Amino acid sequence: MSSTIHGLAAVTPLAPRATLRTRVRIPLRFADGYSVTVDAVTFHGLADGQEHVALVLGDPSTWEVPLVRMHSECLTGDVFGSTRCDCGPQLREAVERIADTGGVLLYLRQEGRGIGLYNKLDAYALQDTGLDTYQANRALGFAEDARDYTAAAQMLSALGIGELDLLTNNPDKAAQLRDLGVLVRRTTPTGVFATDSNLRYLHAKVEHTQHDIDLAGIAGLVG
Ligand SMILES: Nc1nc2c(ncn2[C@@H]2O[C@H](COP(=O)(O)OP(=O)(O)OP(=O)(O)O)[C@@H](O)[C@H]2O)c(=O)[nH]1
Ligand SMILES: [Zn+2]
Repeated sequence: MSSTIHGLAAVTPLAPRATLRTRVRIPLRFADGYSVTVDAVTFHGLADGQEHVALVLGDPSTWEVPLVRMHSECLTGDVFGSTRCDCGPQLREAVERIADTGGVLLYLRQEGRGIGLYNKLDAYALQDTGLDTYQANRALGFAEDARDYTAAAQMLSALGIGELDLLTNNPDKAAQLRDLGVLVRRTTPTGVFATDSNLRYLHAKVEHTQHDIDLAGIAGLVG
């Protein structure tokens, strides 16, 4: 396999070097019928040893600046359709938006903002007693957000992507990528996917971590 799939000289972010392992074509069909074919890419040498995967959408030779989403794994939202969070609709939206413009979705195995599935479910139980999502993490002895994007920077570098537009509402993602030497030209927010079940969670993200989510006028919805 060539050293990049983007056709550009690999950039050198401030992270150890990773290399491409396998690239394989996968046709996707979502529950609402939307279909698209992606190239799934795996890597050697990711810093945290996790099996992160990149989904390349479109033809890299035609991109100017690719649209990139770093999507943190959420089994409950991405797979089971939980409405306690906004992850499932964000994932679905991201795939289509990136397919429209060309770019990459990094599916990062950072379940529960990096604390893992069981701990996330413990945190949900605490939230059911009144804590918010960040207080619950702290009550369990974890950081409010345990995610580190070094492996993501390594993946981008291995793909030959040194400059990108980032699809996120989370300012920490852009800040961490920039600190790792990746040129984030601009961030663009995801849609707002509010339900009765996730409204408190979304408000906590806006108030506590300055997520760019426009909740004005959303008082309560049927989830
Ligand atoms: N610990 C914990 N993790 C959660 C909770 N709800 C969702 N998550 C995890 O949070 C991650 C998604 O983070 P979000 O905060 O929704 O999104 P973000 O990455 O900060 O920002 P965006 O790019 O704007 O979506 C996934 O790994 C989810 O499993 C929760 O209540 N507690
Ligand atoms: Zn989720």
